[in-house]
Amino acid sequence: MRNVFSPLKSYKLPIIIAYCLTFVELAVELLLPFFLGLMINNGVIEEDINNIMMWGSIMIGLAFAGFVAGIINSFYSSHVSFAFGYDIRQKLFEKIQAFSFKNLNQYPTSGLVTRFTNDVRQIQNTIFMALRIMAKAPLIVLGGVIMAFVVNARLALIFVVTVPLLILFLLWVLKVASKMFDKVQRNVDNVNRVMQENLAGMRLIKAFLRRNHEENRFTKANGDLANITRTTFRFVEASMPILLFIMNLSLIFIIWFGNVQSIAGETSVGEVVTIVNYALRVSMAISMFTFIILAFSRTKASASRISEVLTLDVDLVDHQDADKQAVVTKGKIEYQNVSFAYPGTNKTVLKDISFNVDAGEKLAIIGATGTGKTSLFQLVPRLYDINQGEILIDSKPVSSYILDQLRGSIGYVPQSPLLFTGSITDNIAWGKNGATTDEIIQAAKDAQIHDTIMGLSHQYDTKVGQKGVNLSGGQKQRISIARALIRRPKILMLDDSTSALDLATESRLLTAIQDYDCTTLIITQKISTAISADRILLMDDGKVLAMGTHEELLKKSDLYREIVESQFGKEYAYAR
Ligand SMILES: Nc1ncnc2c1ncn2[C@@H]1O[C@H](COP(=O)(O)OP(=O)(O)OP(=O)(O)O)[C@@H](O)[C@H]1O
Repeated sequence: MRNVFSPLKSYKLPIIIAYCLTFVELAVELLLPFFLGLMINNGVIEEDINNIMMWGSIMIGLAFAGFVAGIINSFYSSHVSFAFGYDIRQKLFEKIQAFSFKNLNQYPTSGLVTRFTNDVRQIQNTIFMALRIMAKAPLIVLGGVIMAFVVNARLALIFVVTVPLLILFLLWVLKVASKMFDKVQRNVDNVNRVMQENLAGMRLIKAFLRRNHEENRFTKANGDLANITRTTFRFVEASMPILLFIMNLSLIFIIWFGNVQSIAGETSVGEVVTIVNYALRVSMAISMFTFIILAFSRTKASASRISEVLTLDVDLVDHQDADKQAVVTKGKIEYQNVSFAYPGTNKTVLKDISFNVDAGEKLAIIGATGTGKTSLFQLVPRLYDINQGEILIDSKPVSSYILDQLRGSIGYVPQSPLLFTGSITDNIAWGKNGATTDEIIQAAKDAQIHDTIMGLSHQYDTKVGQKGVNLSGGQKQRISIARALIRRPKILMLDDSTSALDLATESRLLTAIQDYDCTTLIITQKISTAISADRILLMDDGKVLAMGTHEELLKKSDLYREIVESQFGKEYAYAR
């Protein structure tokens, strides 16, 4: 778990200052009861006003020093804990950015969000407490017991019984509670997951009238969380009266036995008051320490969840033999006997696929749903690595390129367009660092979305995403295409990205793309789109069934003819 706490290395000085100040507070805690005893014995009982004034002034000075040390300690402790929170969130974010899809599949999104929020906050709080009281509490226990023995060893014997008793009891509480807190955390994850799915699928839920079903799902997750949280806190709370009982019993014993000693002339009132004071402080320190350890056990769970992410091996990285100078210049693509199964599954979704796409060629990929078209796409930018065969770009294996170089030369438009919170300009410019206004407008024009944007009240500054205008599916698709075009990619990949466009708009868009010097792969369900490509690849059940021009496929593939018939009618298919 060292990697989780490694950001603390940058804050050595504030940590040392905070710790040094806790020793000032510790000294104050231990000396105050001692001086109180001296003031009672030498001042109050002796009726010596000078002694009272002297010890009183020393005690006020000490209390003030403790107060100042406490404030400065709080300042540094909070500085370190908040700075740590910032650093660890950055570290987590950078790591997750590097994750492959296989890595991402290992965690539900809600689990990752919980790590960023609850888990980081938990560690932050514990660091603050650790710097404030962690070092102080055990030393108060130790110092308090020693001082009590110095003042009156016989009275102090009570500590030999109560301190181990309290510690044993609290260790047991700790053991049980930490398991319960683990369960609480898992249930928090669950509530977050249900909530996220619900928000993401709100339209679907309304359309399918599944509100009650979703409410029941949330009620169950929420109820489970409430139950386990209630049980856990009840358990922890129930331990407190037992703690107080042991503490009070020891106080009663000290006062009773002190009274017996005092009557026998073996001790003074000042000594009894001092020992009572130490007993109170020691008990308080033990309960404070337990509270911290409880927080620690929750923190341990949080830290190990964060550590799990930080130490996860990213399985899709630059190949060790990758050529740093290799650049995609033409965009020629070759699939050679490629087979692929998604990581963690044993179902081969692409089976011995071989085909070539020439540089600058436009290839349409068509096939029934679930036949592996998207899977075929995702292998080009190495979103996944293949199991068998080779994919070459400009005659070099994809693994021989540095990932940034490979992906930087590809414009990928996924099946479901995703817009980020921000303006339309931000969303298009997202595709290229430092994109100019002219480039943004040109990309929008080529993607056939410029006129629509100009019709919006704030034009290119119109906000989209969560709090912005809600664009239609086709408008979102075209903004996603503009985002890919602005990169001027060598390979453009459109995954059914024109499905929501009318025929005229789609045709203008495909014509505009011709001016881009790139190889284009288009997954489509529409024969009208496929016809506009140079060649068509027909997929079925993870295999290439046929490849050729529209005319060639009509002649050689029954399945292709069936698809054409289903969209254009029998007469069209046979008239060719
Ligand atoms: N992330 C994944 N993990 C495991 N299996 C997957 C994953 N994504 C897709 N598959 C499986 O791979 C097969 C091919 O899916 P793919 O998305 O490539 O098909 P498709 O032809 O693009 O379908 P559609 O036209 O519906 O988008 C399917 O059987 C699907 O269940």
